[in-house]
Amino acid sequence: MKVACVQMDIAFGEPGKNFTAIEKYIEEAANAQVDVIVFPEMWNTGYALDQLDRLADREGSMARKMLAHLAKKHQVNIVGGSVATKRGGKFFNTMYIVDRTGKIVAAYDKAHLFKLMDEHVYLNEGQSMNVFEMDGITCGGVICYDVRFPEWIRTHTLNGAKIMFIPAEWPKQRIDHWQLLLQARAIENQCFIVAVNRVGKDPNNEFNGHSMVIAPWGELLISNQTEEGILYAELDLEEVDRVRKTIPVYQDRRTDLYES
Ligand SMILES: O=C(O)CCC(=O)C(=O)O
Repeated sequence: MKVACVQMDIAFGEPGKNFTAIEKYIEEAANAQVDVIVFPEMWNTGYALDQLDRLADREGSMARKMLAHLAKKHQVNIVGGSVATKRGGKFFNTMYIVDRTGKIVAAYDKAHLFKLMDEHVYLNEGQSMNVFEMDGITCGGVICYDVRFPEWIRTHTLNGAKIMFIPAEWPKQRIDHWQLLLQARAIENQCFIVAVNRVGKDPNNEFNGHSMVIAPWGELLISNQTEEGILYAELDLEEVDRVRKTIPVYQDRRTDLYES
C-alpha cells in the first residue's frame, strides 16, 4: 500500500484557502499513483476555536462533498485528517474516511479533548472508536492527543486494525513526545502507524511537521521532515503478521490481571 502524507500548512481561520490547498494536494498525490492520501488535524479552520460558530463545517457537508468528489475522480482512498464540524448545535473535531468510489466509510469525532489548547471549552468529545476497511485491510483512526492513551489505540488494534492513521496539529515544543509515543504505539501494538502533522504557525503555536510512518517492528519509514510537502511511503502489510508471529504479544496478554 502506497501512502501519501500531506504535511501542509493551514491558513488560520480561512477554510476557503484550506479547501483550495487540499484540492491541489489531492491532485498531486493522485498523480503519484498512491493508494491513500492522509491529511493533518483541523485542516479547515486550524485552532480558531473561538470562531467556530462562523467557521465550522455545518454537518461536515463541505468536507464530505469535496473529499468524496475527489476520491471518486482519482479513485483513491482519503483519510481526511480532521475538520471542525457543527452538528446539532455542537462542535466536533471530526475525521472522515472516503474510499475509492467516493463513499464515506467512517466518521470519527476526537475522543480525548486537549485542555492545554482549550478544546474542552469549545468542542464535544466523540463517543465511539474508529475501525474501518480500506482495500480489504482493517484500519483504525484517532486524532492527535488520542495518541497519549495507549488503551485507546489498543482498543482499535484488538478490533483488528493493522494500520493506525493519526492526523495531528502537534506543537513543536513537544515534538519529542510525538515521536516517542508514536514509535511506542507501533511497537507495542505491532501495527503500522501513519501519522501526519502540520507545519507553520498559528497565533499560539509553531508546528514543525515530523510526520511519521512507522512499521510494526518500529522502523521509521518517514520521520524528521520539517518542510511543507507530500511525503511518500510504501507499507508491506504482511509485516504485521510476521511481527505478531515472532513476538506474540496479543496471545501473551494477561487479561486475568488487566482489562485492555
Ligand atoms: O498532546 C500533546 O502534546 C499535543 C496534543 C494536541 O496538540 C492536540 O490534541 O491537538
